[in-house]
Amino acid sequence: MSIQLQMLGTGNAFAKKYYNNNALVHADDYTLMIDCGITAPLALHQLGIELDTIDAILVSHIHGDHVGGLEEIGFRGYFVHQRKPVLYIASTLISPLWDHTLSGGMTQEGISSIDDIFDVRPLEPEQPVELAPGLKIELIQTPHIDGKYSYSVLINDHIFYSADMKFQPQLLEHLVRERGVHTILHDCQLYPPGIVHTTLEELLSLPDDVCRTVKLMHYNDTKDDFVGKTGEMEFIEQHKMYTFPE
Ligand SMILES: O=c1ccn([C@@H]2O[C@@H]3COP(=O)(O)O[C@H]3[C@H]2O)c(=O)[nH]1
Ligand SMILES: [Zn+2]
Ligand SMILES: [Zn+2]
Repeated sequence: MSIQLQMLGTGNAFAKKYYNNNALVHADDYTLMIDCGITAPLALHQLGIELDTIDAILVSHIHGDHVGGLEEIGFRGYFVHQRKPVLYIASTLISPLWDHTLSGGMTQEGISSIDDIFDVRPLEPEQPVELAPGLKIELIQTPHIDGKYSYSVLINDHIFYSADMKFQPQLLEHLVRERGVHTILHDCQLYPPGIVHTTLEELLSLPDDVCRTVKLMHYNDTKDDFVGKTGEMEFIEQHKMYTFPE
């Protein structure tokens, strides 16, 4: 079974030429949205994608470009569709997401918990879960902001979706050489230093067999200045549909 991937956006948190780096992953007739940033509802609208065609949302970490669209999606589910969106999320992120991000705007008569809005499905890292036939995901905790939880996603054992993370060359080598990963979708900060992200320079330093699996996402508005300067790595384009083999 192949996986189709369409990036709602490929921009970094401050990009204005690209929507937030959020993804739609299709397996057979199931669609998972990875992250739902501030611009995600608008990107879905621009692409003519209806909310009821999305079967679940997965949250990698709590930053606006990854969860800033959840209030709108949640309220539309509650007040318009009378349907709770399915939310896959690491158990460590559930309280911070509600207590520090969503409750301010969403708490009111009848709404006092994340469970009033979402059908929350807690996940644990390193524990694979089959969401639907042909779509298995496994959270891998990765470093992003010191003291805050953040997770990358392994899809069907073969596609690694970094979300936001600092450079972890040993992990990337292990995934390609030991776990059989053939595609790495990686955040890419075009300019050093990569304090909380991985830089293009760091990704170019990977061994060839690892580097050639990497596709670049979560990039600055100046991406076009770097086309042709990324070695064997390709930039993922937003809205384009990609098919990755099993
Ligand atoms: O310690 C910090 C925390 C945050 N930031 C910036 O805020 C952004 C939040 O979204 P992001 O994770 O996609 O990217 C982050 C960076 O651009 C930073 O530079 N250093
Ligand atoms: Zn981000
Ligand atoms: Zn982030």
